[in-house]
Amino acid sequence: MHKNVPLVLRILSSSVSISDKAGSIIRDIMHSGNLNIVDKGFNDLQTEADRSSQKCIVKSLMKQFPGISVIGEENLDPNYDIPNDWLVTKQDESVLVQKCPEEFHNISDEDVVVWVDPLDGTSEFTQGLLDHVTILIGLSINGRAIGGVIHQPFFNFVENKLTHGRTIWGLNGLGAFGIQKILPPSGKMIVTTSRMHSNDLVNRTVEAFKPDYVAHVGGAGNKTLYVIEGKAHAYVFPTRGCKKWDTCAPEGILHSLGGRMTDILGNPLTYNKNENFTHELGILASYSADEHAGYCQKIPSEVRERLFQSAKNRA
Ligand SMILES: O=P(O)(O)O[C@H]1[C@H](O)[C@@H](O)[C@H](OP(=O)(O)O)[C@@H](O)[C@H]1O
Ligand SMILES: [Mg+2]
Ligand SMILES: [Mg+2]
Ligand SMILES: [Mg+2]
Repeated sequence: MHKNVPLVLRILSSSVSISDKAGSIIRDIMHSGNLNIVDKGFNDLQTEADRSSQKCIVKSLMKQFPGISVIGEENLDPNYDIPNDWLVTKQDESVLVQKCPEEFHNISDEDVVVWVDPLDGTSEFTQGLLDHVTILIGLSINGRAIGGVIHQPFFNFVENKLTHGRTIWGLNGLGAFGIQKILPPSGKMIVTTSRMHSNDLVNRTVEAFKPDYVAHVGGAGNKTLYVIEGKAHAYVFPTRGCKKWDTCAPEGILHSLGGRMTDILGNPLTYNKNENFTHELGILASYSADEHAGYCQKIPSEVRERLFQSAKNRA
């Protein structure tokens, strides 16, 4: 089906449909109240919603694209079954009809790694901060994020009212769909950063931006949406913690909208499956690629030094 459509568009088209189903699974589990929370260690929670969403996403992608690599955040026993209606085979026509950029015409299965964060913002989800929650399905080609899907299961959520959330997707060279880019207010500096993991390094770095306002919110996907929708000029996270599944889809979509995401020092993030999944040198995302270099210069030298040192000690 749709075999003449380039692989990249077929994967994105399936991911849009799959994320919608995963979002309804997350809402159902939230309504059931049975989160069955597991602490993976160091206050790193996992709920039934994380696990079920990942099962739906990974099984559906592997069914349709058995030759690609799919890496999910949650470490699940591979021999799980899922209800029939969790296996999504539908593709979103609005994606299939798009004109695929030339550079992605001849991509083969081996070039592709899909990075899945089945529920980003788990801590916030358990605390009822539902608008921080996103599902992230990131598409990387030969180690580079090129696009993906961000689904917000609780977008415009009203208790006991039917909601389908919001699905955003993007592809470098084509643009992004389901969201309007909004520029942040000129003459001000708004920074978004961690809600949960503040420390001296984070605070000193954020202060170096001389912000008029700091938005402390959860979710790597959610913070990237803050940048895209003009609620922040930059997303600044100068410490390790984010993983490839946290950033692949946000980076792919942000880049498709003229923004930029790198590590805190301005180096490109990479997405090869055989390398460290953690971004040891933090995250810096800007609403405009033109502003990005200037934001990198704001990082205090002692913060750079400490980051380098800690990454080297772990290597
Ligand atoms: O998918 P989860 O585990 O909710 O993803 C986490 C990130 O791994 C973590 O880095 C983020 O921390 P900050 O809030 O400090 O940026 C967290 O919000 C979630 O995105
Ligand atoms: Mg997690
Ligand atoms: Mg995450
Ligand atoms: Mg997660």
